[in-house]
Amino acid sequence: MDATTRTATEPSVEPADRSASGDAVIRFENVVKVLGGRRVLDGLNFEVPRGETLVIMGPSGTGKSVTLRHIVGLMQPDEGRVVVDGSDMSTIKKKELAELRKRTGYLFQDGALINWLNVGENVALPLRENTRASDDEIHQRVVEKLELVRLPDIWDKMPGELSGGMRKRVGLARALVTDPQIVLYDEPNAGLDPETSNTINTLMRDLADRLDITSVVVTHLVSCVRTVADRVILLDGGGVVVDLPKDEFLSSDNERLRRFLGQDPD
Ligand SMILES: Nc1ncnc2c1ncn2[C@@H]1O[C@H](COP(=O)(O)OP(=O)(O)OP(=O)(O)O)[C@@H](O)[C@H]1O
Repeated sequence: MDATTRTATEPSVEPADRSASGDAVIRFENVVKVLGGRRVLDGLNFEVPRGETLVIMGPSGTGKSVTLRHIVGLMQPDEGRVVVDGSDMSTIKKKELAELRKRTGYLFQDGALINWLNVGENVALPLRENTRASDDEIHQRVVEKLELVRLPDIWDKMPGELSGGMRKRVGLARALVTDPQIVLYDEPNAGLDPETSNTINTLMRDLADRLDITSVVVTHLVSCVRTVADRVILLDGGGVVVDLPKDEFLSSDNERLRRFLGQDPD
């Protein structure tokens, strides 16, 4: 089968609104980001429609985490635009950004738990920082999210007492505690044994299906792609070299993609 590859989509000339490009929740338009004197992102174009789970793969150092950071406004493009839920991330107002962050969950590679706060307080953090929810409401929502990741009754445990898989699931509960519409996962399987890794993948798929979340997942693992992806892009050289629905991505005979997947330890 011939691989369909896309190196770029046409940059939109429309203003940043939800109707500019179908129902894309996240849109990168010719994004350039220079870091350490290198054009890490060099004209990056892609979009994620509402409700879709996009997986980003690519060699180490190719800018996958940098891409995620642009989606939450932790980094700004040097050129081009990143549009999230209708807002241009370079010109977004502080208040609007705070609102957008409430609607966005971010699972960091290591779960990024705060060691001196117990599990319950770790999960509660985004509610305490970004909302005016009452203590009762916070308690209820934390309990609900810990049940969702199948870790009930561990509110009082400290992060140091948890296994890597549990830490990751607590990180996931925290990423979901504000009921976000967009969830970003940076290497959700890193450091996990295959069984725990599969549990996390199934959970991610389940959440995407049940809660109609728009997700972006950075992973090196084909097993993660198989379970969670709707569509996959391969990043290399600062841009998208392959952009395909999951099944076509996995069966593609694109030479660059075969070389990349051939090296995958999964
Ligand atoms: N804040 C920063 N300052 C300078 N350089 C940075 C910064 N953040 C990232 N970089 C560089 O940008 C490049 C891309 O980093 P990034 O973390 O996005 O890679 P990645 O594709 O996620 O890699 P991996 O698969 O190894 O996690 C790397 O060369 C990295 O050193």
